[in-house]
Amino acid sequence: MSFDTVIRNIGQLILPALSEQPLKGERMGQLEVKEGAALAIAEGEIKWIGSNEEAGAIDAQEVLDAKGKVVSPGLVDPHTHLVFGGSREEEMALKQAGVPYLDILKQGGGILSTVRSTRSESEEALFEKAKRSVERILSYGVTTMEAKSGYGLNKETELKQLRVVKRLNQSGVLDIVPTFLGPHAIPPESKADPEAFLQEMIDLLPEIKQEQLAEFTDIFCETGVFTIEQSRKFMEASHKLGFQTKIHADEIDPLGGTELACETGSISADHLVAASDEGIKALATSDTVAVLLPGTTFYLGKDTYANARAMIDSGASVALATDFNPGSCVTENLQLIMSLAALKLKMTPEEIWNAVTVNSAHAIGRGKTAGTLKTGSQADLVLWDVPNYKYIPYHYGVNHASLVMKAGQIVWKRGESRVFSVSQTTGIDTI
Ligand SMILES: N=CN[C@@H](CCC(=O)O)C(=O)O
Ligand SMILES: [Zn+2]
Repeated sequence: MSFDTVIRNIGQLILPALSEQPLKGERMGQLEVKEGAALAIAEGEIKWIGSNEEAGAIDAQEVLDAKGKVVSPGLVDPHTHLVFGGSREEEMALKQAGVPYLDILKQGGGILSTVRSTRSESEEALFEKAKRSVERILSYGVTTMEAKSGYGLNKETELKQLRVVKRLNQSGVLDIVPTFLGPHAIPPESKADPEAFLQEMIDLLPEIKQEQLAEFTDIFCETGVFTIEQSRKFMEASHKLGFQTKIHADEIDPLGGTELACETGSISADHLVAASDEGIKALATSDTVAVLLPGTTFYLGKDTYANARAMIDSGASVALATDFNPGSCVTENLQLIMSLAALKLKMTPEEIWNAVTVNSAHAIGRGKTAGTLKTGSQADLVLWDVPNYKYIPYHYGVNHASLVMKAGQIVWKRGESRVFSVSQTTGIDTI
C-alpha cells in the first residue's frame, strides 16, 4: 500500500489508551510510550504504527523525519470561552488591589463588562477576533476544543456567539464543540428577577437544538450567580431537550455543584477548587469528568488549587483545560496549563498527558474520535521539539510544538507565521 505521509524516526510516540470511558484514578498514571517508532497516514487516517526499522520499507508521497523527537495525539482543550468582545486589562489594577473576582462582577464589571462589549460588536468582528485565538490555540498543539457562549445573556447575542463558533468549526482546521452557557451571569436588566432570566435562557434551548448550535449546556453555579436549585432546573430542562450538561461548579464557594453534576449525570464538572470531600467521593463513583483549570486559579492570584491529588487518588477522572477567557484566564496555551498541573496540582507527567488527550476528549463527548492515536483513528497529531514527553510540563511558558496535523493535513508549522486562513463560508483557503 502507498501512503500519503510517513513520519519516521519518532523518539517517543505517545499513545493514550483508547477507552470507552474516561480514565479514572490509578489508570490515569499509565501511559503507553513507544520508543523508536514510525507511523503512516492515508486519507486523513493513521493506517499503520510500527517501529522505525520497519518504516524503511514503506512507500509514501511525503516523508517527515521526526529527528528522534516526540509525537503525540493532537491535544484537546475541553473548556474555553473563545468568542468575546473587548478585553479587560483595566481590571488588572483592581485585582492587584485585592478586589475579589465576585465583587468585580457585583459592581457590574468582570463578565458583565465583556457582555457589554460582546453585545456591541458585530458577528464579523467577533469572528475575526476569535479566529486569531483559534490560530494561537492550534499553534500550541490543540486539534479539538470546546467553546462556550455566555457573554450575550440575551437571545440575540448568545446566538451570535454560537453562530461564530459554528462558522469557525466549519473551517475544518480544528474541531470546535459548542456549548450554550446562557446562564453565565445575571444581566443588569434582569437583576430584579433572576428566575425570569433563567426561564428566558431555558426558552432558548429548543431553537439552539433545532439549529444545532450547541451540543452541551453549562451554567455558572456560584454565590451571587445561580444557586444549586436554579442549576438543577436548568440542567433538567437541558436533559429533556437532549443536551448533555456541564457546570461551572465550586469555583469559589463550596455550594455542592460537583455533587449535583455527578447526581445528574453531567458529562463534566468544571473548576472544582472548593469541591467538598463528598463532591470528590461523588466524582470517584461517577463518569463525570472533573475538568480542572489551574490557569484560572493562578490568574486570579489564589493560593489554593483544585485538589487533583485527592480526586485521582480516590478514583476520579480528571481532565485539564485552559478556560481561555478575557477575565479569569487570558491564555490560549494548554502547554502552560500542563506545567501548572505539574507544579500546582502535583499531577504526574503521565496523568497530565492523559488529562489533555483521552480524558479531555471524553469531557466533550469526543472520547471515541479524539485524544488517541490508533490505526484507523483520524490523523490529528503534534510533532514536539522536545527530547521526551516529560519535558513539556517541565520547560514552561514557551511553545514546544513544531508541527500540527489535522486529519493528515499540516495546519500549523513552526516558522510559518500564518499557515492557514479560514474562509467565512467554505473552510480552509490555504495551507
Ligand atoms: N467563572 C466563570 N466564568 C469564567 C470566567 C469568565 C470571565 O471572567 O469572563 C471562568 O470559567 O473562569
Ligand atoms: Zn469557564
